[in-house]
Amino acid sequence: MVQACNISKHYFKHYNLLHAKDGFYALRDISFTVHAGDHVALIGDNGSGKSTLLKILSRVTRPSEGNLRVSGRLVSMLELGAGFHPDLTGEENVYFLGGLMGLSRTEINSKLHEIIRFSEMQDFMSMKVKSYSNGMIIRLALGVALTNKPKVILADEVFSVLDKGFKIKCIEKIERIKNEGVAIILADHDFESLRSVCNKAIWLRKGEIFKTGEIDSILSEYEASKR
Ligand SMILES: Nc1ncnc2c1ncn2[C@@H]1O[C@H](COP(=O)(O)OP(=O)(O)OP(=O)(O)O)[C@@H](O)[C@H]1O
Repeated sequence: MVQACNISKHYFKHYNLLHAKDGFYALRDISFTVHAGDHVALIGDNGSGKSTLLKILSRVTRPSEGNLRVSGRLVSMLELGAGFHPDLTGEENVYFLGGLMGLSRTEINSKLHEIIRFSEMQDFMSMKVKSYSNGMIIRLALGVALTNKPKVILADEVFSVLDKGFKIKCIEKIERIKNEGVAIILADHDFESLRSVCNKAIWLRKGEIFKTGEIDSILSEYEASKR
């Protein structure tokens, strides 16, 4: 479902008028394959490159080097905002985001009620998204994403902003759609949630893959390295 080959991302720290200066690699030589049914946690310290990798996988940004292949309907929830337009209402954004995901208006019409019910946003759908809290944005984005039969789900730190009740509901929903062979890649510092959703982990360190393996052993090793 997702194949990354030798992906690197180079950034420049300073710019002057003509020259970019002081380059560094936010990611270096990243290769991995995620199959249908793999549920992968992306872990690592702040600044290790998790968000950059998710942005590349969802094609928000291009890699400086390397190739990427993603097959099937992809939904991504990156940073706060999750693809929403701040000046549109919640309901208008469901159509906007659904459209970006390749859904027709008729398909969205038929799902709208389910999305609103799942995200528990009944009272807020006519408000502009710019007045939503961080958790409300993620709830609605998850509602759109999880209700629309994605094949690949990418999410960056969604669990850390959700309250406990909604987090449990979300994990249960993901459990149900897992059986449909969806591939999941989640970057998060909430290890309890990662343990309940994921079966594999990729540990990034300073922009490189440091270790990959089964979720429990990688998270235990990471935690042990912090003691
Ligand atoms: N647009 C950008 N321009 C320059 N440097 C950037 C840019 N985006 C990210 N970086 C740098 O790339 C590195 C990796 O950042 P990234 O956000 O991917 O880390 P992360 O693992 O997601 O961190 P966190 O756990 O804090 O979310 C950092 O050094 C960051 O400063």
